[in-house]
Amino acid sequence: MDYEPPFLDTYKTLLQENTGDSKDDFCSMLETFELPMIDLGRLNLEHHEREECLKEITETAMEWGFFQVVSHGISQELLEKMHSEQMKVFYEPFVKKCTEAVFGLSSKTYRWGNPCVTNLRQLSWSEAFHFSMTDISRMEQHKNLRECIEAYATRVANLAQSLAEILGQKVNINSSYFRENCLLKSASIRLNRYPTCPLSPKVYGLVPHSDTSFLTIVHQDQVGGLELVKDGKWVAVKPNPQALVVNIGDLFQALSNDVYKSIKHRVAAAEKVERISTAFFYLPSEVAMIQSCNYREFNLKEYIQQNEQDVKQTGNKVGLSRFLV
Ligand SMILES: O=C(O)CCC(=O)C(=O)O
Ligand SMILES: [Fe+2]
Repeated sequence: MDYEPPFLDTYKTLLQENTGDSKDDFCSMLETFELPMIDLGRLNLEHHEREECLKEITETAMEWGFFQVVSHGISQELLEKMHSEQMKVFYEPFVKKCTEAVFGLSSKTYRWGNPCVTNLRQLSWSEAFHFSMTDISRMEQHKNLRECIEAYATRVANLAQSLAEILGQKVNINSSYFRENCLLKSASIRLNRYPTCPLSPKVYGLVPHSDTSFLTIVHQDQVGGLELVKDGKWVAVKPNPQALVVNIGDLFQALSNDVYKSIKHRVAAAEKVERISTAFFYLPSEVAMIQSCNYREFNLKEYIQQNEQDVKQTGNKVGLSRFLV
């Protein structure tokens, strides 16, 4: 298994120090929910059906910050192809994944575990490739992966735009805002792999976080592990590989003046079977302004810089509260 990152060796001391330390709200034994499911096929039906669907989208986004969709326009074949291309790249030898030469891109593209953790709660038992769509267009190797990501991202971006326009309309954001500011090249995509973890209830697959995006669209396999905060409590999401999971990100929370909320979520470490997911981040250009009453005007570039600085200084992303007026 030369593809597996050396989690046990690297985090040995941390793991030994924390043995038997089972935290109260840690990942095991949560209530499992089926996320509200929205059939987007109804958007193409006659007036009444369409109106009902629009209402469901906005109301569910307001109540949950998360929902799942079917009839989303991305074929099962493409979803499966994406999954298999993703496996191929994760099954490359670990040393190869770690070197820049894999994609000829920045060394930041590949992440595994966390570079600086002082306790188990900060550790993500997962590996990921994070590409901006601009990176993808410069990727010279891995032609199949590149073509697959481009086909997938193009379709998911269209879906994200339609959803953003629907959600935006409810909060008086003109649909031209998204069309002008969220071009495909501003988006990014993260391929996630959660290797099996012998200490699964004590370690996260992905630590709790909110997404920076306007919207995030995730495809997950059948394994499960995604968890989110609902009414102040962590709940587990029942996986549905036919559906795509949509969630509101920080930027939409700001743009909508907190009508839609960017909900904290995390992934439980995989206990017996590895898990794969693909996250598409619908983002504006770095300089597009986010204007609202509750937050001072800012753009993505400032937001990322502030978050990076906060993570360095405090260990955590402080997020939107930094920008409250
Ligand atoms: O793997 C998942 O289901 C979620 C991934 C996620 O939250 C992310 O990549 O930001
Ligand atoms: Fe996320």
